[in-house]
Amino acid sequence: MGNLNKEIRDGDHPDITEERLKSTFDTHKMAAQIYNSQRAADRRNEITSAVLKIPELQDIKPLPFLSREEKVEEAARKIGILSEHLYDLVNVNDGAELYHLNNVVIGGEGNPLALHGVMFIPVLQAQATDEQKKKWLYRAMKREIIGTYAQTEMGHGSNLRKLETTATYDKATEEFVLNSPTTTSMKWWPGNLGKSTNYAVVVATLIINEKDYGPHSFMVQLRDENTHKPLPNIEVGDIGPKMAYNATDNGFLKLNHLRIPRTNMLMKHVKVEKDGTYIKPPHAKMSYSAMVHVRAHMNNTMAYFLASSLTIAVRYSSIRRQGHINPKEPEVKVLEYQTQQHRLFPHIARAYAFSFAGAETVRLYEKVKKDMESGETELMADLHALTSGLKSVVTYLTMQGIEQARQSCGGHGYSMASYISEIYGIAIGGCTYEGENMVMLLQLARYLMKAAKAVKEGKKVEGLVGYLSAPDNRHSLIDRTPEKSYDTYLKTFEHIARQQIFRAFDKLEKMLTSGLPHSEAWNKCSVELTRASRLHTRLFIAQAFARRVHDVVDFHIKEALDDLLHLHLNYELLDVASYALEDGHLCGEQMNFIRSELYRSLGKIRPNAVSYVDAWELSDMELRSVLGRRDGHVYENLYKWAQNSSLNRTDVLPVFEKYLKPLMMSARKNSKL
Ligand SMILES: CCCCCCCCCCCCCCCC(=O)SCCNC(=O)CCNC(=O)[C@H](O)C(C)(C)COP(=O)(O)OP(=O)(O)OC[C@H]1O[C@@H](n2cnc3c(N)ncnc32)[C@H](O)[C@@H]1OP(=O)(O)O
Ligand SMILES: Cc1cc2nc3c(=O)[nH]c(=O)nc-3n(C[C@H](O)[C@H](O)[C@H](O)COP(=O)(O)OP(=O)(O)OC[C@H]3O[C@@H](n4cnc5c(N)ncnc54)[C@H](O)[C@@H]3O)c2cc1C
Repeated sequence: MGNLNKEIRDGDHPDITEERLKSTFDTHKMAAQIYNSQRAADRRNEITSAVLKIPELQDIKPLPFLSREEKVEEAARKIGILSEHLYDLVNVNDGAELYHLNNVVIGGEGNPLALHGVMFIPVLQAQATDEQKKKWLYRAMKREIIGTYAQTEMGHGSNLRKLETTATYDKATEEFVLNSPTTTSMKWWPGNLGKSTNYAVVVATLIINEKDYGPHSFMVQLRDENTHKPLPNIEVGDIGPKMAYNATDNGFLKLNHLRIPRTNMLMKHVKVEKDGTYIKPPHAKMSYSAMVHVRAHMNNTMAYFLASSLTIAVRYSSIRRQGHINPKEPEVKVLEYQTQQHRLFPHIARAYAFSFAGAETVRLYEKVKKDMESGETELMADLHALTSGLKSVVTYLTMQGIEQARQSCGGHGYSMASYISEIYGIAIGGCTYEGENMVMLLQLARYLMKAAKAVKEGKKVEGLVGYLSAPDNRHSLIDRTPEKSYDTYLKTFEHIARQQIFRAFDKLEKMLTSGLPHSEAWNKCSVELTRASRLHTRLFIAQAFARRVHDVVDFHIKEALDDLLHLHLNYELLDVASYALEDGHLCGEQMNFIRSELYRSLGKIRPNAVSYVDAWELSDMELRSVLGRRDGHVYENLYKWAQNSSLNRTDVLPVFEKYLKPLMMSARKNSKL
């Protein structure tokens, strides 16, 4: 049968092996929960093993030692080699396999095809006519052309309806004239636009006969397919270094009265006829599909980033010994400290929770995508609400968790040898891209306010907001019933979300009744509204976690997930408990119970801590972290890693002769005077 933890190998650091031997569950079976099937978990490992056998796909040196130019070149080099091996390594129609391959070979800092796969192809799939697909999509899938999604401008990202780039229809020539009239109208940020891509789907404000029809998508060729030189009337370049994600050439684009054929507007759902007649899409926001696509997948990406940092932090905490709990005994692993456990374990639970919530979201997304093919749009609002809330809450909590992981590694966490700072930099981009978090919380709030209104009018609401119509207990039943089901917790989360949604609703209504215009009242209520959105979303995450645990059949896996869920519910509830204390739904005694359950949970999780992170099955190659090494041999490798520093190439740097020596000489001379 072998060890339950599948990461055990001879020669590993004994402290980490000791942890793995304590596992109560099979880590590979747990991976099947995380990646949604045993087959998917197997495939990840197969892909990793195959990649390890191809020497050209290994990092030339640790990525933190590369300059920006070297990072861009290294990612492109690997993309080139990957293209040769792609069909042997993965099923190219399986997004999860492609994503894993990317993480192992290239990592999260980006590559020339990042936006091509994440947005360019999806936008063509969703919005191009069959004829347009023949022209661009199939070439894009074969990588004959490389594209991106160019929407955000220097002056506008959140407010799409005010994009300044115009696409004015010229009936006489049956062309659109694309123009960036101001500095602020330049496209600014699109990934890979700077240097890599030769095509882009450009989002511009459609103007026909001087009438503004709002944002629409247009296919634009940016560069010559052979020379890669920008085409006439196009200025394009890189926007410079960023906090992280620097292997990606986020770019700018200025279009100077560029003419493109009418048929370059993506017209699957919306049309502009030759004579300029505009034919509306079945749903006004169908053209936003590429954004919804990314938002729907971001939960899993964030879960992955969070799990990566926690794998590093928990493994390191199991070999790092410092201080004593019992002064008579040797120094303890820092993982023994309750503060360290409290710092890390709730985030492990969140990583699992985000992955389970992510799986449900992707299922809904796939359904809506299929519906849209046939013009059916009924569930689009639900999906938009769900993805808007999740994208915001999950990215924000991921940011918190990664930073805790970094701090939990002490000084070495701050070194790029931990790689946590890079993961952090990449992950927090998610708080901004695909819709700034506050803006997206306010989108969900619109949906919640509509539901609240319906309930107030005596109507029954269903689905994601069904709990607003359901009966509520005045007092939480936590610690008040003999039965220990999670329902009492979930009901308390429901109560908290419901109260806040109606609190925001009542405040808004009061202001509207007092005569304030809707937009002003909305702004004055917006902090309350975002709170409602967060609580609603955190309820959904907890529910998704509970649903998954409920469905698991394997006893040991269920038990281990149950422990994590218990920790999650108690930790999350403490985090938002003030809302329930305010109206007496929870009392001080129940708070004590929740706190003691939380501490009990930490103790229960402790023996499996390393196994919970090992179950993500993140290889050393993809983690790129000295602290997170599978074998636990951190210290000797930290020393080896530092040898890569270019500052160590000589004992004496030229700066000594140039600046430091004169400085010290002159100081010595002065002190002799
Ligand atoms: C395998 C893949 C892995 C992927 C994972 C990897 C990630 C790792 C790489 C990442 C790489 C970085 C990639 C970044 C790429 C960018 O960042 S691309 C640029 C993204 N930009 C944004 O997200 C902009 C955010 N802004 C917006 O989306 C829109 O302006 C807003 C905020 C939704 C507002 O739109 P609007 O047209 O002004 O609409 P608004 O008047 O607010 O609302 C009207 C109605 O439309 C509804 N509505 C709005 N949007 C929608 C919608 N989409 N659907 C349905 N209804 C909608 C509203 O709910 C509202 O409904 P009612 O309340 O009236 O019933
Ligand atoms: C790493 C990265 C990659 C990106 N990749 C791409 C890409 O490939 N293609 C692309 O087109 N774009 C891309 N972007 C751009 C990104 O989508 C936008 O930056 C994002 O949508 C936020 O818009 P903004 O910059 O206009 O923020 P702003 O809207 O200017 O935000 C500034 C502040 O204003 C607040 N605010 C704005 N509007 C409101 C409102 N209505 N109510 C309340 N508060 C408000 C925000 O909450 C925020 O606090 C990328 C960005 C990053 C960081």
